[in-house]
Amino acid sequence: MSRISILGAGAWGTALAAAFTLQGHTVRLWGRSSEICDEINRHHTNRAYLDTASLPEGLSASTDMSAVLSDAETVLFVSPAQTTAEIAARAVQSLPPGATVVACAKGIDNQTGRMQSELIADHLPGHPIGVLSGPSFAADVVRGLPTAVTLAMADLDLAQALAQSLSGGAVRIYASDDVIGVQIGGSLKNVMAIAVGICRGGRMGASAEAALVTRGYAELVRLGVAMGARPETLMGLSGLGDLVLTCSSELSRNFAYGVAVGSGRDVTGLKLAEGVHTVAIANTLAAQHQIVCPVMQTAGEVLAGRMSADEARIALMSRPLRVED
Ligand SMILES: NC(=O)C1=CN([C@@H]2O[C@H](COP(=O)(O)OP(=O)(O)OC[C@H]3O[C@@H](n4cnc5c(N)ncnc54)[C@H](O)[C@@H]3O)[C@@H](O)[C@H]2O)C=CC1
Ligand SMILES: O=C(CO)COP(=O)(O)O
Repeated sequence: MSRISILGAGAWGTALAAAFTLQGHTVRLWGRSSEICDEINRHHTNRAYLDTASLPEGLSASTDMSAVLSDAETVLFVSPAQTTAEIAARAVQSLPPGATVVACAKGIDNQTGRMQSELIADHLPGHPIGVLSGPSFAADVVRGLPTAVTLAMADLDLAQALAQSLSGGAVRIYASDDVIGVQIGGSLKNVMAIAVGICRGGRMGASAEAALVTRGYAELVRLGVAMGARPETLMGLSGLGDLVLTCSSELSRNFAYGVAVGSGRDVTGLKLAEGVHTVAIANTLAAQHQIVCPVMQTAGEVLAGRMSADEARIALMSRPLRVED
């Protein structure tokens, strides 16, 4: 059993902390809000993010990052993707030498185009770095429902050892050494889920949703491979697996965001939808790699307010006919 520190006391950080505590690890959770940390410590709930789900009593939370990190063997970064660089810069003072760092956010830095593992490596050189991704709703994990995800590290032996150590209870972790591939799937599926949500919100029909998932997946694979992912990784849990989950359930915040946009509802105050923050940089990267991504491109236009859902439907349906690939 190991000492695990988790940075980010939102839905996913808290759910992972609960699962690992129940497995017998010593888990410390860092959050910005003293109210939420108090609630976790005293009432064993985190109602703002996880409704009434009960958390194990052994889980402790604190706003003191250096105390949380002091003797950590494994540190999970679980704040929104656009805040990872800022949190890594803060963690540098307190991270114990040799601690393994695992990026759990799903998104591409929209200023630099860097992946989560690259942002962490920039700030915390010399630490072994992993990425954890795959189909996994926090609401499922915190309730102990079966979940399978992928942990990638450049060194497959290290990935296998960590996956073995963190698996247990209802969480099953597969190992991989495709660090880029595992992150591309998690980042781009959020954009596709928004696109499919827009389609649902615009009542365009189940056939259109299936077409968008499939053509969106083709884009995810083309761009992923151009950026260094292995195709088989994109067919796995962190690619196709997460795309299927996120594009088919209104429990997904990205999908729900798309539904709101497609049905003309106000999106103010909706929960975190990482695809909103990744879509523009993903389209920039696609252009740099000369990869044609009409679904992502059109989703970007709708989210930027330059196109309505109906105009997006017409634009996609009137593209020149071509061979399917
Ligand atoms: N919720 C889920 O089911 C899953 C989420 N993820 C990923 O995990 C990442 C985090 O997502 P959630 O925990 O669900 O989000 P959330 O919105 O539930 O929680 C985000 C947490 O980060 C904190 N935060 C926001 N800005 C911050 C900043 N500048 N500095 C420090 N903390 C900050 C918030 O206070 C909150 O505690 C996302 O990239 C998401 O895609 C991955 C798998 C499952
Ligand atoms: O990444 C997730 C499931 O694997 C969570 O999806 P949402 O962020 O869309 O809720």
